[in-house]
Amino acid sequence: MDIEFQNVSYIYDANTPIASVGLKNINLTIKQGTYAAIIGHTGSGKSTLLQHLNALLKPTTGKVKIGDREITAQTNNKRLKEIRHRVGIVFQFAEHQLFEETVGKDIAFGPQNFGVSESDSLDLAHQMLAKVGLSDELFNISPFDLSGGQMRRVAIAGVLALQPEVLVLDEPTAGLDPQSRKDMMALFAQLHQEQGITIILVTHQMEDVANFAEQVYVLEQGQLIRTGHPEDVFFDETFIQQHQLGVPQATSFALSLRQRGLKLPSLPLTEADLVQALTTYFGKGSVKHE
Ligand SMILES: Nc1ncnc2c1ncn2[C@@H]1O[C@H](COP(=O)(O)OP(=O)(O)OP(=O)(O)O)[C@@H](O)[C@H]1O
Repeated sequence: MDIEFQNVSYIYDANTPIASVGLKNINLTIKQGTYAAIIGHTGSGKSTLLQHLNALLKPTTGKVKIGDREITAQTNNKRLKEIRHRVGIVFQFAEHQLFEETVGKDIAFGPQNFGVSESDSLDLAHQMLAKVGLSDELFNISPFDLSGGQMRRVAIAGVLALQPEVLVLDEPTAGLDPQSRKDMMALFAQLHQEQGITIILVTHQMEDVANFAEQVYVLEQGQLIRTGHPEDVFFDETFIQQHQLGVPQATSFALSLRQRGLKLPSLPLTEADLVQALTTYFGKGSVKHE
């Protein structure tokens, strides 16, 4: 299922004295099966865009196409349930939304809400608990007795239990320790690779964009100012400087080396690329300084 925005604008508190622009004339397509990243400064419109991905917000003008469904300002709220099933959103600090007495019931809540029987949804909950890397021993305990990282995983399992085709992740690793961050990003990569799930990641972490995204969308003041492969975006130094965007550490490190006269053959995006570039360079035994 592809997602397409056609001339989408969104105004908060439209037609009131406090009206403010959330999105301005956005045109984009996210193809089925893509790992996409949405980046931009605070207030650039990432959360507003994200909420259009399953019709939590409807465009003030323009059209959002989600598969064969079209969402406009006129779309009736009653017919949106199917979209919410197909596009799962993991909100920032998703663990704040846990509420059931047990981990298992919390994960099973979504499917039951969409009409899956109690026993089938509990079966699904067991599977999803394993998928997010948690022991089945946690199934019957209160989610509030878990660590923060475990609670986050339970919340993600709850979204996965709906078996969405598109998984939208809003800063999914915020506040986690480095190892949990790494594990969680590996989990999303696995879902993407093994099940072909479309991933749409909203993030301030340029490393994650470099390591995982196939397509990056850059927002600024509600407008989409750039779309492309992470290399196209991060290696465009003029663009990066003009818009004061960060780049992945490996790219930044290589740019510093270049400034000091080390002529690397190509810029790296990831740590692995950097190691490769440096070993190729030094392997030749030709350390050239300008
Ligand atoms: N509920 C709201 N009411 C009024 N204006 C809002 C509301 N939410 C966001 N805005 C405005 O819309 C614009 C886009 O905000 P949005 O939250 O989408 O940005 P963001 O990129 O997600 O920021 P962050 O990185 O801080 O989450 C900003 O100017 C913001 O002030």
